[in-house]
Amino acid sequence: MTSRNVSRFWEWGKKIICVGRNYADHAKELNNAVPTEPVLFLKTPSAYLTEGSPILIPKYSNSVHHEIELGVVIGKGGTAIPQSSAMQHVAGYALCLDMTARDVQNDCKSKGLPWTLAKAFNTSCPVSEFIPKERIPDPGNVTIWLKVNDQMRQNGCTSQMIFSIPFLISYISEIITLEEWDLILTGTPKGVSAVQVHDELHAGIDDVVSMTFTVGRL
Ligand SMILES: O=C(O)/C=C/C(=O)CC(=O)C(=O)O
Ligand SMILES: [Mg+2]
Repeated sequence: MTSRNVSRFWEWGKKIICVGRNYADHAKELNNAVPTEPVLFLKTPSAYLTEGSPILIPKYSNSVHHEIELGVVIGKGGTAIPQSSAMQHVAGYALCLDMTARDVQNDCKSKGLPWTLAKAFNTSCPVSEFIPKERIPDPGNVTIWLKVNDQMRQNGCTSQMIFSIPFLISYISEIITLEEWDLILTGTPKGVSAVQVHDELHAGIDDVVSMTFTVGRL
């Protein structure tokens, strides 16, 4: 790692690489087949949002969904990283929201168009504080949860992931060179639903970290 402060990884943010349909229960709730290879898409660094600022629903959407996800922060870059050494490339983790304009995504899917408008809008990637890797010794077995206005909406264990974190790092780095400060969103468990203006989203990873965001509109 360079001497820049990893705890503010979003300030140096490079790519945000997202994995979709990585939990069978979520793939099924949206009537998608369970994938046999990871589904990848990207967000840009302008999607980053930290606590204290609101998630902004874009003007062109009437149905933005929450997707709670474990984020993996890359500490050491690489290309074609073997699974066996993949975890050595991890600096730590962050709890993340993959905010998704579901109505726009459905429209893109029906037209065979890319998901950029649905997934990569400004504020579409709220993140928690940085979590050093030592604080999550087994990232493949933690609970991620999300409440909207105090009601539990998502509560899943990362053990339900179809593709593990070492597999994803290896798979992605074969296609896209990973750099330090890149962030990988590892997919969401079931329970996604639309948010409304003034909603409060409160989320956590076990007792490791929690975060709160409110919702506004552009
Ligand atoms: O295929 C769909 O209808 C939706 C897929 C997603 O939004 C995938 C994810 O972002 C995810 O599973 O986390
Ligand atoms: Mg997602």
